[in-house]
Amino acid sequence: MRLLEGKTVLITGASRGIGAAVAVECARHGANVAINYAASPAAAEDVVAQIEALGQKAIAVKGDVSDPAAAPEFVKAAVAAFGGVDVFVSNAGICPFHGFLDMPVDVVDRTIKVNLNGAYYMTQAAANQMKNQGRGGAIIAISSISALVGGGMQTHYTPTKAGVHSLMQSCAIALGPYGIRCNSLLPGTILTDINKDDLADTAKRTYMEGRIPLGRLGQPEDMGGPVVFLASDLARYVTGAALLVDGGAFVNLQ
Ligand SMILES: NC(=O)C1=CN([C@@H]2O[C@H](COP(=O)(O)OP(=O)(O)OC[C@H]3O[C@@H](n4cnc5c(N)ncnc54)[C@H](OP(=O)(O)O)[C@@H]3O)[C@@H](O)[C@H]2O)C=CC1
Ligand SMILES: C[C@H](O)[C@@H]1OC(=O)[C@H](O)[C@@H]1O
Repeated sequence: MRLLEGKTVLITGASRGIGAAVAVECARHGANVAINYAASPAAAEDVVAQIEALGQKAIAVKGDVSDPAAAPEFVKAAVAAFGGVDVFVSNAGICPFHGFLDMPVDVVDRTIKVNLNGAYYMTQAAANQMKNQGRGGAIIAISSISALVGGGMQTHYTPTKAGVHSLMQSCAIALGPYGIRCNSLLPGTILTDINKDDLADTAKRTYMEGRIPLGRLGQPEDMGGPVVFLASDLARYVTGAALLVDGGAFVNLQ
């Protein structure tokens, strides 16, 4: 069953990792996909090729989500290519692991600008397009289990993940009258470039794996199905919600 037949999906930060896997899964469900990327053009073109191999259309649009001008440019490019926007996935994010007491100002500022401000600008641009089209839509922010629990080396990062979920909650109210649903996906620890160095520490990796009832860290492809669900009409009465996809890590107290 193809759940996104004929839909246009826009995803930020989709040249690699979770965004790339979500883009391909949306295409597998019949969507045409516009991906945004900042610094990896070759990887972005590879994602476009994977989508085209599935028989769908795709474009890659360069832009730093922390630049407010990048948001309308991304939406404009997608509308020019595919005629509209049905689903927007706010995924682009960074997590430069660093201790709290000596956190450099530029690291905390950059993390907030990319993860939170970027999500805000992009969501606003996509929502305006959906409102003008008059046929509703679905917005999904890639938040995190880190919206709910802390990390000693992530004091600059976890507030941004709580922030994007809060953004979805408020947007669910602001955009509900236009038929636009807004939800968050809260991944657990997923093996991507963002945590490659952190999880190269085998003691830490073993500890993280041991916390997960399903017995393994996540793969980017594990996020595809949950995003497609939230984007699809199967979730037509779901808005303002948070879907935790973590192999059970969050509930594992003892
Ligand atoms: N991996 C994990 O364990 C978890 C990740 N998440 C969240 O998932 C999202 C994706 O992370 P993940 O796939 O792991 O990370 P990756 O590092 O694998 O991929 C990050 C993606 O974001 C893009 N990106 C980074 N900065 C910008 C920017 N300023 N503007 C546009 N695109 C940008 C990168 O593109 P390019 O290379 O072109 O710059 C890349 O495509 C993030 O928001 C992260 O917080 C949430 C929970 C867990
Ligand atoms: C980057 C981390 O490994 C990852 O990011 C998150 O949001 C998760 O909570 C993990 O800590």
